[in-house]
Amino acid sequence: MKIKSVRARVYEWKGKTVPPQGNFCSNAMDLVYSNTESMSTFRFHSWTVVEIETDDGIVGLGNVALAPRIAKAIIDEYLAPLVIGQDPWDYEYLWQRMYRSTHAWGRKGVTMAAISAVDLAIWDILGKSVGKPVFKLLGGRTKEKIPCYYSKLYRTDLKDMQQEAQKFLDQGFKAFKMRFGYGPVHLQQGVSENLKSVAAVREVIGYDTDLMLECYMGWNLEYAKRMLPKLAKYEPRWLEEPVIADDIDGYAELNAMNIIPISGGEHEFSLYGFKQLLDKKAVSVVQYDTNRVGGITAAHKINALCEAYSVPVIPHAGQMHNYHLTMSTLASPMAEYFPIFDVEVGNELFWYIFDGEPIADNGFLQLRDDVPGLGLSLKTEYLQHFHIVE
Ligand SMILES: O=C(O)[C@H](O)[C@H](O)[C@@H](O)CO
Ligand SMILES: [Mg+2]
Repeated sequence: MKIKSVRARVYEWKGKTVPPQGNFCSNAMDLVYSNTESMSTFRFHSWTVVEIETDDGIVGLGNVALAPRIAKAIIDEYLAPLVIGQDPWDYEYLWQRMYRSTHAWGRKGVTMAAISAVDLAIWDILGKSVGKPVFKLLGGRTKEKIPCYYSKLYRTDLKDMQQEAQKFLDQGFKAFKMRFGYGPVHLQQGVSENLKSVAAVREVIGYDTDLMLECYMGWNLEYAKRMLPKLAKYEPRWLEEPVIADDIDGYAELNAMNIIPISGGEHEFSLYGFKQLLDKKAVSVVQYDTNRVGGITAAHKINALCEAYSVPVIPHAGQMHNYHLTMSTLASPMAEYFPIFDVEVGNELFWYIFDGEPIADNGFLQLRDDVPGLGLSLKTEYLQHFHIVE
């Protein structure tokens, strides 16, 4: 079997979008002076879809959500020529070809995300060519079903947040992630607002459920150090990305305080990036995203590393490319789950592009044994709402 063609297209959402509300999530731009664009750094309204076809007619699907037009250009210009004519079973060789030939300017960020998309499509081909789901090629089923946590609860009116939490508690979710709206620039009033929001959500979900707290890199070390003791009484399972992804020593310092486990990794890349996080004990929960970190070839290795370091992997974003990794390793106890909503932040856009994504049932997800590959296909229902860049 040989790879015949690689097609990368960008799906740009042009349909109705829910406008961002107030301080719906702290983020790295909050700290920048005279910033009016904070929320725009936070919306992911287009997606790159990669289709790789083999000479025997199998089509593998991959995707990447970071800087989609740039990712497409990298795939078209640099990656496609490296894999065309090659045997997809030589996936490690192909991965190294892509990684090493772009090394001078790639390594992390959008290049690694582009490599991830090609690698995902290759693994989809492998599964389809032997009639097995990808998780069966990685270690198989380690769980009857995958526990997942509800991930939304952006900072809005507290009553609305409580209603949202109640609705999904009633649907059987046993774990929730909420977002902070405020950070250092909002001074003491922001501290109170942040604490009030956690108290409001805990009031609804009680203490027999997990609660995760997301900062999305919108805090700094000093602020995070002040917040940790104040948040402890709400018993969060973790505090996510309190500082920017490059401040690994900051993560390590916060994690060493041992007040709340610190999580991170959705903005980290490659096996080497995660080795560094683990060596420094910077995170207590690893959150790579397979469509950023280097695809399944890289994520599978990171799972092994995390197993050896006894640090759980709970990938960023859920979605099929991550669920196969979670299913196939004991290092990963749970998945994130972006619920189906109108298009807002963009976390939900996946539902509008792909069919096959499992829907949570009573707080669990199931992967089928009889669906080969990653189990996704392209949806046609919403096509008229997308501008497609060929
Ligand atoms: O962990 C997450 O789910 C991410 O940080 C989200 O993609 C981001 O949108 C923050 O809500
Ligand atoms: Mg996050």
